[in-house]
Amino acid sequence: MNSQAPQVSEQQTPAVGQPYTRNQEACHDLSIRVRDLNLWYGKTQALSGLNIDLFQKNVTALIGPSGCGKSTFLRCLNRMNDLIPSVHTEGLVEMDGRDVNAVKMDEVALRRRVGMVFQKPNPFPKSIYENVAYAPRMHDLVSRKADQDELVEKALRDAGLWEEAKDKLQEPGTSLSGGQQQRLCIARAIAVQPDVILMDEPTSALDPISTATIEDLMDRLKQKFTIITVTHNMQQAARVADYTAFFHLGEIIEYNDTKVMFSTPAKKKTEDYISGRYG
Ligand SMILES: Nc1ncnc2c1ncn2[C@@H]1O[C@H](COP(=O)(O)OP(=O)(O)OP(=O)(O)O)[C@@H](O)[C@H]1O
Repeated sequence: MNSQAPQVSEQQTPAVGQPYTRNQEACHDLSIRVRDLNLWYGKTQALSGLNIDLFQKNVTALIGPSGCGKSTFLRCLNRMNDLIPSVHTEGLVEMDGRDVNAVKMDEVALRRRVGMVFQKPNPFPKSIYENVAYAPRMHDLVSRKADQDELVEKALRDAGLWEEAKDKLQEPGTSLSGGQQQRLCIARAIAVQPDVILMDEPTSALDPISTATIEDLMDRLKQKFTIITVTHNMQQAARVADYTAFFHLGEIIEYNDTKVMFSTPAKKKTEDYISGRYG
């Protein structure tokens, strides 16, 4: 195996930069390429030598025990770690062939292309309408009111919230239920037409029904967006993710087609984790 290739089982390992062929049917295009990524908080190393190719219009789940670096890695993909003064990173994160950490990379433009949804729904203290319309207006994607209305409706429809919200668009986002607020946050993320949506444990604060709704939504959204999600829930990873990466102590131990990883994990550590022996 090439030392820079993602650590996947031999039969699934593509040449570096080459898309996987999944079930001999679909070839997936590369969205994000990570090579030799290391990250320190002060003197403490939190990510070590990460190599991974993330594919367009798929769901990739990041799994692993608490503190293994999943959220830290997610934040490397839209430079959210830049906001933490003690952070130092080395290595390459490339999106559509462009170095995300290049000096000339516009961070605002990057975060428009790479949206983020957090564990706890965090709507702005504004109306449902404004939660969705604000960022597209800021990014000059729309100016006319009619275009804004159209965009808000489309984003809410795509997030599966339109029917529940259409008659109360001027009410505060915070008046919605937790699950609805999370779908509002997804609508807000997709309203700026990103390529990638990062989700950091998006359902861990939600009840089972809201969780199932978000999982169905992820399945639909991947037709348009690349989704990378952190989850502690093995069943959720098995249900929603096309690919899964198993993290342990800041390293990627295994990365593979989810079905393959869950049925025949290549590494003992992965097997122990997914069978609940630790974590
Ligand atoms: N802002 C920070 N400053 C210092 N250390 C941090 C910071 N954020 C995370 N860490 C440390 O980096 C390591 C990885 O943390 P991270 O939150 O990325 O793990 P995780 O796998 O997402 O954990 P969890 O599943 O519990 O959310 C941990 O040791 C954590 O204590």
